[in-house]
Amino acid sequence: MANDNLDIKEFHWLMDMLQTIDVGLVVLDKDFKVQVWNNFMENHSGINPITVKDQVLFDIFEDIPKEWFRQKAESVFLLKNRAFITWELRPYLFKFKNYRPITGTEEFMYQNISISPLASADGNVNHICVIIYDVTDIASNRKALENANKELESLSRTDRLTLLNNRGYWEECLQSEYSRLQRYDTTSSLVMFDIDHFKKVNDTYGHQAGDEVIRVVSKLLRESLRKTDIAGRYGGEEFGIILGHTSADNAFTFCERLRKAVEDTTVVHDNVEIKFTISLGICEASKKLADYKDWLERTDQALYQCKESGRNKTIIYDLSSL
Ligand SMILES: Nc1nc2c(ncn2[C@@H]2O[C@H](COP(=O)(O)OP(=O)(O)OP(=O)(O)O)[C@@H](O)[C@H]2O)c(=O)[nH]1
Repeated sequence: MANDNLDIKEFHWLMDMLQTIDVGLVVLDKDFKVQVWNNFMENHSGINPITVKDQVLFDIFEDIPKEWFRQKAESVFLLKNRAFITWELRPYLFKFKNYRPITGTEEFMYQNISISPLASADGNVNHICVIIYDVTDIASNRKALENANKELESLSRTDRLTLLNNRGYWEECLQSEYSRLQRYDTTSSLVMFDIDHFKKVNDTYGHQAGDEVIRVVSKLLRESLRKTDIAGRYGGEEFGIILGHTSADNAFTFCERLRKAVEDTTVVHDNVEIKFTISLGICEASKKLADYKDWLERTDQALYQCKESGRNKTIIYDLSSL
């Protein structure tokens, strides 16, 4: 008798603990009808255990993807093994609002879920226990870290002054574009351009004014790019642009538009008006080129021809000479 009392008392303790534990506990039968719904579930869903008892889970929570959850649960019933669903796979099972003070920026509670078989005395599994862990803090920290890493990666590829790709990354892109062109029957054009007499800008107006000119040219360049174009700062005042799927003639139109936009621009620095121009060289990709460096070299030669013949112009490299 004394032992029986102890058993009943311990059973109540157990029930108390399950009710107040800081994880969600839900017991479902084979028809997905709710049998147990602890305090955690009541507090976060706003639905009390009496209302939910014997209701089919999917009727109360229409957001739960029925077939997907059914499949997961069926395997637990059948194989009598536990199943896990991490927040990375599916952010949540129950769409609960997030009230955590530290991770208040997250709208919903991220959840890890485990589904365990509950065997009856006869050994059959007619019920499953779904445990819901609130992992919003972990998910939020992980997401913040991932965002920081992405930011760092982008910073390591970006030139600070111009916000264009830096030389290292841009050259990598050029190399991949060149390899891509070897495999596919398509063409691309490479453009190299630089600011004319830039040394004079620096010498006359100062380095700060020179920087401002570089910034303005880069902005004009960024504004004229398509999504598939890849521009980079190659050197001090030299820039490179990979124009994917573009013939030399079309690249010429692009270059002339940019050249005129620069020509029409005035930079005002310390109340002084500064005018400047750019020269642009183009080389269309060709099987005659040895490698990506050769492509770069030929484009640079076209740019050099501009410099030789008066600047403020665009010249296409003559591939027929190869
Ligand atoms: N302000 C500023 N100047 C730079 C930067 N990088 C390189 N320069 C300067 O750019 C100038 C480039 O001069 P040059 O290579 O002689 O070319 P240029 O004067 O433009 O002459 P052409 O290209 O022949 O028209 C040098 O004076 C460099 O010091 C930079 O980031 N900011």
